[in-house]
Amino acid sequence: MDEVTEGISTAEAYIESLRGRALKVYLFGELVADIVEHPMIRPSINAVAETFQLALQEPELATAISPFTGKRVNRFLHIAQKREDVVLQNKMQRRLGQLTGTCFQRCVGMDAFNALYSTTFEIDACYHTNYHTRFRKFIAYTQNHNFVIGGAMTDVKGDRSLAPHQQADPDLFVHITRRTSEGVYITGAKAHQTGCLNSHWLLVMPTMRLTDNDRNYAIVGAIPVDAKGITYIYGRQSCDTRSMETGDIDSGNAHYGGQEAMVIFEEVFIPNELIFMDGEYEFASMLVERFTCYHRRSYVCKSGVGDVLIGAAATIAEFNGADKASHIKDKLVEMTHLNETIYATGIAASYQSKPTLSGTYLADDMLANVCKHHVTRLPYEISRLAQDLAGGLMVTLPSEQDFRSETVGHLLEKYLKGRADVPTEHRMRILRLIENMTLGRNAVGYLTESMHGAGSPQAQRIQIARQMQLDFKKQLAKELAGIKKRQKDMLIKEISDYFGRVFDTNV
Ligand SMILES: Cc1cc2nc3c(=O)[nH]c(=O)nc-3n(C[C@H](O)[C@H](O)[C@H](O)COP(=O)(O)OP(=O)(O)OC[C@H]3O[C@@H](n4cnc5c(N)ncnc54)[C@H](O)[C@@H]3O)c2cc1C
Repeated sequence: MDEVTEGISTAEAYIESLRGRALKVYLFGELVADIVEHPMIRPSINAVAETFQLALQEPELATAISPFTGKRVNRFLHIAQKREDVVLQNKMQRRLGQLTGTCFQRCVGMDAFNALYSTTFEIDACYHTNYHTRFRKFIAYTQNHNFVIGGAMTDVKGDRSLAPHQQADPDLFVHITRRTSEGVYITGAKAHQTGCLNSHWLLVMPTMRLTDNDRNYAIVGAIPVDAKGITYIYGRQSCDTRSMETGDIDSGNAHYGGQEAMVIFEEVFIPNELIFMDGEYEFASMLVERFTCYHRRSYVCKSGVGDVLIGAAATIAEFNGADKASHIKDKLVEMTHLNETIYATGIAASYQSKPTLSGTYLADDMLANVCKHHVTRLPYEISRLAQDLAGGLMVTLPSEQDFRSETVGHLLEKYLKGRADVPTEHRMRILRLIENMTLGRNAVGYLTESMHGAGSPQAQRIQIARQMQLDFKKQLAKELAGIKKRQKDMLIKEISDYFGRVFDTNV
């Protein structure tokens, strides 16, 4: 890990930093020569570049002072020192959702950093290891360079009913295959990895609770994205090749997109100083739960994306001349209500943060899970309403090439007209944006990632069930129903766990 005097400071410098790396990336069965210039990949790079731009334009929102370097650093690399830091993560995420209309790919790394910070502290306290000191050094290094970190948690998992060590093929979960005095070698694959090619480092972590038999799967380490032995296979997104066509209307959101790839590790080396867990399997669940706690309320970003979709729905209603109708206004109110429900639960989870033993602040797990559970549903309903307002043309619209054609272009110009004072092309553009966000490329981020990212819906229900304190609630009911008297004093004393946080007067 080399030292630097100044890290990546602009969006342009970030894009430059992605050039000339020895990445092995496959797309359509072929090696990609240069990811930066690839028309299908570039929109995802532009989306990450916005996180650098925002840091310059709105430093209070998108940067923080690092306790490790004493310098102002990008908030995506900052460890939450206080409740306000957790809250400001959410505000930054909503803003970036508004600016890009897609997944800007840096939340996984930010949430992994924060979760690992407190977990390594607690492993060291238990085993007298030195993971936390190593990790702090790595954090300072990435902050100095202003690097992008990809969080690699989700294994391909094979048979979902079996633990890692029970799988027919041991490589279905990433694991240690070999050890030397300098470090370890890992093999396996991580699926759905957001922004991995647009990152500088990957943080590899276990995906689930582990047992004694899974010790070799309990590995956490940092790996440069261009490390020897890594192969990336690029994920397809609906309508992705539209960005390879001429013109910019049909892609809907020509400038920004998300990115996922499968990352395959074949005997990839991690040196000792970059290993942050090795065999302490009982801490895997702490890491996963803390990561998902941060990450499930990070889905507040979807309220920023929702702002764009609500704007697009209101605009098409205007362009169609339907905006004065009461049901249209009501549908926009409903979309806003749903969107703000996502924001409200996410920001509440952040405001109800509590310090961990390491001092870093952790969001409220109950509210974070409630936020993410809303996110698995509400963007689908918001999308349904947007499609309602858009009309059928959003899926039957002819191509930009036809619109530009000398033979039929004038016919489309005439017959695709909505309100007389609105150019036909504007109407086409807004319809394509709605298509992009609800069926096309950015529906990956707005819909299916909302469903599965940070865990599928059932994972949230399990966490909610664990924390719902039903016995306490039954006691409340029994007291008022007169079944069990004189419980009041005891009930007040029993306020703990989630309700301990709810009624904490230290706010
Ligand atoms: C767009 C996108 C971006 C993502 N980005 C990242 C990323 O950057 N980093 C990362 O680490 N991960 C990422 N993920 C992965 C995400 O965390 C997983 O998709 C999620 O954990 C679900 O895993 P899965 O996709 O393998 O689905 P599965 O685990 O196959 O789930 C499918 C269904 O089966 C059910 N199921 C699964 N296992 C069991 C079981 N044992 N018993 C009963 N039911 C079960 C689930 O509840 C669900 O209903 C991303 C996912 C998406 C879609």
